[in-house]
Amino acid sequence: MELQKGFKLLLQQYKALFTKNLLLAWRNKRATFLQLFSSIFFIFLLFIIQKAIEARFGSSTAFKAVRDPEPLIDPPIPPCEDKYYTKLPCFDFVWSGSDSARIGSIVDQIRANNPGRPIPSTKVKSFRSKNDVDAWFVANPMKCPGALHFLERNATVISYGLQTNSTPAAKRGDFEDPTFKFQIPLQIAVEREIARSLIGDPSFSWVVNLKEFAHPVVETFSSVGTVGPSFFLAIAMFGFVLQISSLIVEKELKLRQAMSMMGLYDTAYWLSWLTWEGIITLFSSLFTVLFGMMFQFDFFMNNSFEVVFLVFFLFQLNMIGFAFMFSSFITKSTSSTTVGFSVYIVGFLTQVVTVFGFPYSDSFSNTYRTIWSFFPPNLLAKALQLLSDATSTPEDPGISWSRIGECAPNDNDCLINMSDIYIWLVLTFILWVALAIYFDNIFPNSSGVRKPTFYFLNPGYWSGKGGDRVREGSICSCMRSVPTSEHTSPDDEDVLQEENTVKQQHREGAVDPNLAVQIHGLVKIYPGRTNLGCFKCKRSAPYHALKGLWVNFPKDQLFCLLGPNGAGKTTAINCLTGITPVTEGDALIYGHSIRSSVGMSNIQKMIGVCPQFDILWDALSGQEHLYLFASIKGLPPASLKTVVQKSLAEVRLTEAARVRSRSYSGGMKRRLSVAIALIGEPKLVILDEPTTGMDPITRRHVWDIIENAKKGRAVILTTHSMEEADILSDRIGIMTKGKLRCIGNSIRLKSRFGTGYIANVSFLATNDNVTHHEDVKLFFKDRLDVIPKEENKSFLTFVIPHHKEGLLTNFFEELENREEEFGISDIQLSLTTLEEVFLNIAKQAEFESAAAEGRFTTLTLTSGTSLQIPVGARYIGIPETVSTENPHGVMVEVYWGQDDAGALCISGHSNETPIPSHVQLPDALSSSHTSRRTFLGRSGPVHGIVINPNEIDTS
Ligand SMILES: Nc1ncnc2c1ncn2[C@@H]1O[C@H](COP(=O)(O)OP(=O)(O)OP(=O)(O)O)[C@@H](O)[C@H]1O
Repeated sequence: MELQKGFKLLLQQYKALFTKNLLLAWRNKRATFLQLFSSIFFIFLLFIIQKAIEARFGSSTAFKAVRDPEPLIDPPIPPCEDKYYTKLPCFDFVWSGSDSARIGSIVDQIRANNPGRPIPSTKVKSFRSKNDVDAWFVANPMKCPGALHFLERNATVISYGLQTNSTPAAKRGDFEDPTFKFQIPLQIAVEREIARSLIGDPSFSWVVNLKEFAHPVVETFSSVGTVGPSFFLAIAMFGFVLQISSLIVEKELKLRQAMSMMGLYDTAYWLSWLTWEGIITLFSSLFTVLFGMMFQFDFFMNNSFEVVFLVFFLFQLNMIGFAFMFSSFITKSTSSTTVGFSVYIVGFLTQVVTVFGFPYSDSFSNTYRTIWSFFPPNLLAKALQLLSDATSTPEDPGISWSRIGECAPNDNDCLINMSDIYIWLVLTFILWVALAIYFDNIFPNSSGVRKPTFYFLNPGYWSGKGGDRVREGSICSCMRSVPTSEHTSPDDEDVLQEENTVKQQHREGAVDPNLAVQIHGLVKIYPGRTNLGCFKCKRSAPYHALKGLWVNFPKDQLFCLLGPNGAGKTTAINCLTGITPVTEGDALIYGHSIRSSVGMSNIQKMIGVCPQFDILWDALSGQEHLYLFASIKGLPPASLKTVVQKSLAEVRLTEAARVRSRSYSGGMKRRLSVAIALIGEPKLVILDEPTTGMDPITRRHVWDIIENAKKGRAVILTTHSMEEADILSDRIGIMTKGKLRCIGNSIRLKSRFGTGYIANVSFLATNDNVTHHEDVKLFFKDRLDVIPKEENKSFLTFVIPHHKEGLLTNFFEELENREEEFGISDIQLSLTTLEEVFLNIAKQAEFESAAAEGRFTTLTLTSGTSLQIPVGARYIGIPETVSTENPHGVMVEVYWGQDDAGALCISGHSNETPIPSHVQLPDALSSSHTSRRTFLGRSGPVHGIVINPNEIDTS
């Protein structure tokens, strides 16, 4: 099938990813709903705040248009209790100048002639001087609204002064203006009574009417301009947090890596998220403006629709770009809420500062303004301030599209206008997206792999012709050279032969057309992790996961890679699929090198990978997964439906095709992963433990699928099921500790590394309870020197070692002849199992590594004596045991097993036996002096004497 390439493939991947984003958003309805409609909640809150503030200043005319002002006719001095926030008992007014009798009578007249309410003398307090009044005010705050100070200069001149608290106050929706309420009535009263006293006419008419100007609304409170920035920032934070968490989840669950392995273009990935978020942001901003208009805010009604809409759209889009950039710094999706909250708090504080005028005024330098404008919430705060200033009174026309480049009439500094804000928002959005892509490349991905810091300076990156080799470790890891690899010649003849064949082909540059994969000395060393702590750079030791693999995988064959946990199987696979960079060596997959980026992009088109752990979106169904991966792979659109249906049928998921993978059982998920690996007819299929967690019926079914998949392609399989390896593989390689230990087909491995043959002898059922078990046992003991490994009433099982192979033909001929005599119904002879081969190889590797590392353990003898012996040593001579009967001393044979982690441990030891006389004892035994001293003195651990097993076995 011809796969799509170039721009067509990019477009196809983009469409598939866009559909995936749409489906994920549709399935996560609650989050999408919040992203789209959270604005109604916040705008409703703004509406309530606006109404509350308007109600609070409801009695002030400053907040209302007054066209025909009401006159205030001869206002009386009000009782002090009417003053807001008064402490009782209180005084209507206090006065100074009590030394003068004339002043005293003027004050009496003021009290008596107060319009509508004569003031009792108890509500007025007199003092001699101004200073006395001030002292009283200090000692008695909030006890009086005003003070009068009189001075009788001569018979015709009386001066007076007036003191009031001029702070306007509001209480329970009423507004108190002290000038009109206290100052002017007091002033009118005092002037009236002074005039009457001077002209000597107590009934002289003195009426003053007051009237404020007719005016429009002179003061307004805009909830949008003041608290709006933090509310609209909160709306944008929904998108911000959701976007960060979507990107991180795809990284964390290695979904992005799985898509990259299938040949995903990064451009398609970023574009799909950008356009999807762009659409969501567009609708969210549109709803914000519509809801604002619905609540009849002047801000939304008087400014042009397109001007306001563009502010919200560009700001929210900018925050999405900001989220893209932040996602590169975060590795856990659970941190996205914390990051969102932190950004919100910082944004809230900087917005408050912006609303108070920093730094968009002449008193601050341009540098401050430039730095400040990089943080999107600040631009939003400034934009909202400009727009709300432009609609501060209902008469203001607001900002129209044609005036976005102009400054507001009262903006004397005019340092930033709406069009500047739009430009800032667009440019910083581009910057965030560019930085997001850059950081995404240079920070380690989920496999710890990254590009070099200046990868974009390499022309190969732009031309797509290689050169951008990836690196490992964090960007600021302490520099240390990678240790050299430790490659030793293999001990096994088959592995050596394979290695020599591959090396020769490599030397000759021969490309065998029958080979799918040629691995040339693959070495992988994981660099140690770097931790910065306490002014020190701590680095864990590097780990040699692969120590030089040389192996060929022919076409049309299934190669099974076996090995205990941590052997390096997944590492080998990750190197082949490009997930992990190789340290040394190379591999050619159908002639393409995994070390070149061009080679890797070709390889990705021809491989299918079933990773060790299922990499699936919980919210997508099996069918959707297959559509997505088939599109990423580049299958022609016309064939997608048929291929997907066929794949689903192959893995028996047709009925569950539309069910979300969240509801799949473990086995169903594995089957879906296998189907994804096989989609698009890849030439090399890599299956990392594909049948883990499957029941025996499903496993057998998957075996059938794998068996069919072998035709026409190479398959690399890793598994811990020996049965699976035995049934499916054409060749098996067993790895331990990063090295290939043996290679060959199942029969060869069993015959070379198994303990020998297994003979199963079944007996006829008898009525007389006479069995011939003992006769048969005797026969086996006599001829082959073996005893049964297992036995019961109806059969006996013997393990016959390899070295008895020469005796077997005659032995079984004779046994068959005597079948009737022994009551035998059936004799079966088979090789030992692959599991046994595996265990032997794993144990051998443990012996080797223990010897290489020089590890010691304690052997406690039956006598209670403890000896330090090297791990893996078989025969141990016991110090201090030389006697006349045992002139060479005594020894024990140590039996080794493996613990749960596979490490060697002592499982027992033989009885003490004399050391044969021909055994060359090491110097240690002859220097019994040293041993004796330590042994008797118990001053340190006593070391057993290691005896060469060859000397014992040949005896
Ligand atoms: N990113 C890494 N950094 C450091 N060490 C690693 C890393 N990945 C794997 N290793 C180590 O490399 C060794 C080989 O791991 P690998 O996953 O290849 O083993 P495996 O044979 O696939 O094991 P299993 O059967 O358990 O899957 C292990 O000891 C592992 O701890």
